[in-house]
Amino acid sequence: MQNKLIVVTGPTGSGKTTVTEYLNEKYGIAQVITHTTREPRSNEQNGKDYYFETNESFQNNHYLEQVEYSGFHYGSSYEGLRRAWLKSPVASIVLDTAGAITYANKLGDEVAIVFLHVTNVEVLKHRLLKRGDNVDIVERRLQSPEYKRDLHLPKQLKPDAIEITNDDWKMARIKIDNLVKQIKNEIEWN
Ligand SMILES: Nc1ncnc2c1ncn2[C@@H]1O[C@H](COP(=O)(O)OP(=O)(O)OP(=O)(O)O)[C@@H](O)[C@H]1O
Ligand SMILES: Nc1nc2c(ncn2[C@@H]2O[C@H](COP(=O)(O)O)[C@@H](O)[C@H]2O)c(=O)[nH]1
Repeated sequence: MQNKLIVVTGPTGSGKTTVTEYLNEKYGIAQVITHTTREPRSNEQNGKDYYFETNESFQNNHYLEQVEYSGFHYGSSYEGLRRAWLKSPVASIVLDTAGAITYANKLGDEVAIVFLHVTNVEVLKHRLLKRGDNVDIVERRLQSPEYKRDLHLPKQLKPDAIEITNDDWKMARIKIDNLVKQIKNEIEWN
């Protein structure tokens, strides 16, 4: 049996984490935990949502890729991917679009790219505030070049990415279920 990695990308607030949590709860698809230097949100736990790092400790890992997003470091390690694949042959990871391009280039057919977006981008800010994000941090994020870049599917990912509009979770979930069905057939995983 092959391994597969579902890379979930798209703008902040589009529902990437929601998708990976759903994949984990419904299908037992393990999540790759990545590293960041940003502060944890009130409901986030170290080692579950992220490995929360200082600027110094961030340097101690072996990254498959790393980026800067709205002033903080984020990185995903080879070890994290291996750990997830040991738990289940299909794993998922949440990445910005720069990271998604790196994974597509490095892992080729082993990845399935999902690009989430919404019809009205104003919705994203409301979702972040409703999630409980700090107002100043949200404003800073919405002004960042990374936010603006991630609103659009990069041309490098266009041929292979599955675009899902997440205006309505029930509709988006149907598309996610179809993708899992397709992957199960492809790698003969039940
Ligand atoms: N279809 C939807 N309708 C309404 N709210 C949604 C929908 N999908 C996700 N949400 C909510 O929007 C908020 C942002 O979702 P989530 O944290 O999954 O986004 P994200 O893309 O991972 O964001 P970030 O990149 O900032 O981490 C969450 O509170 C989530 O419950
Ligand atoms: N390229 C990478 N992007 C990552 C990684 N971990 C998370 N992310 C993305 O960063 C932004 C901000 O995340 P947040 O949790 O602070 O809202 C978001 O787009 C994530 O998808 C990573 O290791 N590499």
